[in-house]
Amino acid sequence: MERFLLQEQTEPFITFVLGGPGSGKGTQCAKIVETFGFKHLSAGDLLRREIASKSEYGSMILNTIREGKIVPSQVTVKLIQKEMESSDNKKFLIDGFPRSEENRMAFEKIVGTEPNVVLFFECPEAEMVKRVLDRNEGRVDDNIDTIKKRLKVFEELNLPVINYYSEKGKVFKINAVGTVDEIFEQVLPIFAACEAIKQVA
Ligand SMILES: Nc1ncnc2c1ncn2[C@@H]1O[C@H](COP(=O)(O)OP(=O)(O)OP(=O)(O)O)[C@@H](O)[C@H]1O
Ligand SMILES: Nc1ccn([C@@H]2O[C@H](COP(=O)(O)O)[C@@H](O)[C@H]2O)c(=O)n1
Repeated sequence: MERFLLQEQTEPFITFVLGGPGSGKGTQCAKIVETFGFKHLSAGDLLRREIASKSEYGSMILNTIREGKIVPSQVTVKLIQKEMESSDNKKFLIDGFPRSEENRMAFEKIVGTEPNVVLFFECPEAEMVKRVLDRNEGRVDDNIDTIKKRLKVFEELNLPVINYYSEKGKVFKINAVGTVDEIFEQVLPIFAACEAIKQVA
């Protein structure tokens, strides 16, 4: 018992990974996981998993994704929270979240914490459109009509979140044009220089 009482409590280390559709968030997350051992939680993947498992929210989520809109925050935050609570790894890369101020406030209220770091992959629209159309993974939202809607939602709802965290000095802006390795070279020093992540299990 005493052994547990004496153990140091460490807070999770949370990184939000933001950027427009096709800006390369998921690709860079895979490299961050490989190098720094984070647990990767993609909000989009968690929502697609709900659709595949035919959960009570499955059809609502599918319709929302088809329209390029944002799923109600309560649903997405609960999925993220469940994954965080069941993970032994407390270094989280939360990819594609928060997508709106409503998402951000729901996370802060339900999970009760803020991110340590926010990565923002900045990419020109034409490049994002090209990457999404070339992705070829059979996603219901990788078509030109839905991409236009997703880009609009990104500008109107996601940029305010980036501005909010910029004002708090938490945002690292990354030029997302170039090869995957060139982009990762900008990401690497952010975590390599971060002492806090070395304290977290
Ligand atoms: N630097 C790059 N140059 C060219 N293509 C890239 C680059 N990075 C990723 N891609 C490709 O672009 C597509 C989109 O990348 P990725 O899925 O990582 O983006 P994303 O930001 O996670 O997208 P979404 O938000 O739509 O899920 C993929 O097919 C990926 O292989
Ligand atoms: N916080 C979020 C994240 C995603 N969505 C919905 O999923 C779609 C795909 O997301 P990707 O990150 O995989 O591109 C997205 O367009 C939204 O419809 C969401 O609602 N909330």
